[in-house]
Amino acid sequence: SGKSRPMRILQYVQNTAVQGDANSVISAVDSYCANVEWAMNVGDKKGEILDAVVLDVRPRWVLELGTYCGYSTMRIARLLPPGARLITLEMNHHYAQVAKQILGHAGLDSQVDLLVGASSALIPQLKKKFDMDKFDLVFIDHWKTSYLPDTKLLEECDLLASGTVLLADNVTCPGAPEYLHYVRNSPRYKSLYFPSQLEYLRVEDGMEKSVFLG
Ligand SMILES: O=C(NC/C=C/[C@H]1O[C@@H](n2cnc3c(NCCO)ncnc32)[C@H](O)[C@@H]1O)c1cc(-c2ccc(F)cc2)cc(O)c1O
Ligand SMILES: [Mg+2]
Repeated sequence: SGKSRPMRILQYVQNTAVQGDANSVISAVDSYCANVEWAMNVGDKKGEILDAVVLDVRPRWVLELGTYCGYSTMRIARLLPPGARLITLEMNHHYAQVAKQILGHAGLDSQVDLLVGASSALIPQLKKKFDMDKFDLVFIDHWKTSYLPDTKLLEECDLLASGTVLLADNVTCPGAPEYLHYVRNSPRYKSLYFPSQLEYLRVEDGMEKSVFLG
């Protein structure tokens, strides 16, 4: 039942996770996707790397590119210090609607602003819309061919400060070769690879952490 995979994930969360308990919602998504049907969430293994980066950065302003079902949105939001904000961009209305309901079930919607639209159109509006200046952390997990153009757009919009951390999912599988070449060769980034595994599978993947040097 459930017309789409995100809808089936939402139904499973609503039927099994504890309302208001973000960790139980995260575990429910992971058990559904590990045992019933695979989905492109960052997952529990790479999710631990994401958690560690969020705790290390203690960000006031976070941007996520590609919400999908809101799994990584929850992982980030549950670890934010009070007063911090997570802005997540999702171009697919149906996915955004599902993510809103999953975030609501987890009780995390107060820390999160989910915007529906393409990152290329929304990124230039963020400073004015949120009266903010720079992001402290950007989690990149949308179309892999969009990683590089959107990183350049963030630079052009003056949304990166010296010390801003970019964390990119899937730099090995499916891969983001142009992005990797850019952050690993540009003098404006200090980049480091975190090896891991593709969500719910025994396949190599990893995340790239790149610090903008200004
Ligand atoms: O393709 C993957 N992710 C894409 C995410 C897309 C989500 O982000 C949204 N989105 C895309 N571009 C934009 C955009 N801007 C861009 C256009 O302006 N602006 C806003 N939202 C955007 C989509 O609507 C989706 O919600 C992936 C694949 C595998 C995979 C690995 C192995 C396999 F065999 C198969 C698959 C594993 C992973 O972890 C993966 O993340
Ligand atoms: Mg991914």
